[in-house]
Amino acid sequence: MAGYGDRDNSPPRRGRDNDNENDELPQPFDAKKLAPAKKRQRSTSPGGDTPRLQKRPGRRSRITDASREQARRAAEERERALEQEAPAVDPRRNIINDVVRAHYNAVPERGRDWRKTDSRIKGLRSFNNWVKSCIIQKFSPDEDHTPGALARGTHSDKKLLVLDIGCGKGGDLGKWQQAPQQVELYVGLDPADVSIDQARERYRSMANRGGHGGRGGRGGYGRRPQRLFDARFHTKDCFGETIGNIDIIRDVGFTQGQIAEHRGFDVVSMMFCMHYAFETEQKARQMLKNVAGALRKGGRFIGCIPNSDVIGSKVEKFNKQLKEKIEKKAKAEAEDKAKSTENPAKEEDGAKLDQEDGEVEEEGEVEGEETAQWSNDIYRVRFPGKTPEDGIFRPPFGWKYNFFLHEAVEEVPEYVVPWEAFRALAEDYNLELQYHKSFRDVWETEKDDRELGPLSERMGVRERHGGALLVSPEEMEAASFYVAFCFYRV
Ligand SMILES: C[S@@+](CC[C@H](N)C(=O)[O-])C[C@H]1O[C@@H](n2cnc3c(N)ncnc32)[C@H](O)[C@@H]1O
Repeated sequence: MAGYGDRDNSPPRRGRDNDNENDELPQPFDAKKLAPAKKRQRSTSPGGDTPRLQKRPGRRSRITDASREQARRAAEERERALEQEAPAVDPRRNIINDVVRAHYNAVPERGRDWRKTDSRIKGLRSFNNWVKSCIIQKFSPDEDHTPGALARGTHSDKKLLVLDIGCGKGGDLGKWQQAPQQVELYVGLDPADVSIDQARERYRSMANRGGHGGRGGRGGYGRRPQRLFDARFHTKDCFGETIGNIDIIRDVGFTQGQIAEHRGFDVVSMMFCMHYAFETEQKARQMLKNVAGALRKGGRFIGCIPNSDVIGSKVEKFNKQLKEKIEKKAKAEAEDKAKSTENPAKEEDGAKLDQEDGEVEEEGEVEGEETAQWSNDIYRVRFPGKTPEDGIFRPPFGWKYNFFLHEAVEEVPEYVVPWEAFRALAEDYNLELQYHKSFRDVWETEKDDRELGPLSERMGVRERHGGALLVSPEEMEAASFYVAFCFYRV
């Protein structure tokens, strides 16, 4: 059984003699000892004693109790209607899932050294990792977390329960070990079984090194990594089905629709993976049901997805150019026709010439076969079908494109996540938007932060002492394809 208590899924066990607070080996998570969710208080900065400026939705939340209940009922009704509309098993959906799973299973794990030195997109890798760290650093701590409590040895701080949906090969394990508030339990879910095995292995080797991550004791964050948390990994499609039947998720607390004051996870993270859910409304709703069901009230839903504003404006530009091209061609053809009516003999000669060259266009050939695409040296986006002329994706589901990223993603089908539609849908599941920024803007606003700025240097995003950016313009263009977000479960 792959669930809570499953030996194979559990961290290395501590011996009785080792059982002291300073030991950095993971403590097995015990759901029975879970404290109920605490009331929210003012938040503080992860790095110092100054209060965090970010205001989190609490009593100020735009979503009132009445509208929350109304949204829940509306969501339930819509889910029921969708269930009746859709066939019980959609074979097409499973084919897409298989393609995505097979792709991620096949991506080789080349190791940290290769990623940091030989990779042609090492600047982009570092930059993406830095943005993910920023989001984890900014939004993972509870509002009443006291920075430095652990360092001061008070240990009074509550520890975090983290759910990483689409965890892949466990690339964020080290980032969670460096979170400002210590993590007690990390649960990683992903449908790619090979990736899950690699994530488990990565965790094991962290534990075997005494919980020190891969950076020889001190993390890239400049401080000593915290004690390694307990971690569980499961192979799971989190968009096509409920995650409420996984033992560890149930043990932490999962609600099916109704709002309950359960313990739940403090953070659900979905890095670079939510766009696979926007294939259908049913999947997008199932994904949000899983996120909201797993989160406690006041919990945070963090992640990053492709930027629909960028996609929309590229698509609009492409369609405008295509329209101009078609109009220009139609005009030229009309002019030719007019000329040939004036002088029929000339046209016959011309047609003959074209036929000899094999260049005569078939009658009825449509120019509009061209579809939207753009690229640079390291990434490419290609829509296989027609796209909206104004770049606004309606209805908001099923807008498939193929994404290619040098060394990382080979033409995998992804789906546009139209931002406003997603934000509105999230409200149906009591998830209120707190933060939404393009990766470029995250850089602009955080690069001089007293913790995140130096972190960018240690992570290889820029040279030391505020030096040059180590991300090429092509890599920055590819990074700008993404936005980071944070929602609060209200
Ligand atoms: C680009 S990788 C990101 C991995 C990891 N979050 C990271 O940031 O390194 C996208 C991940 O989404 C996962 N994924 C795709 N469909 C999924 C689904 N239905 N449920 C959960 N994860 C899914 C893939 O298997 C893959 O591991």
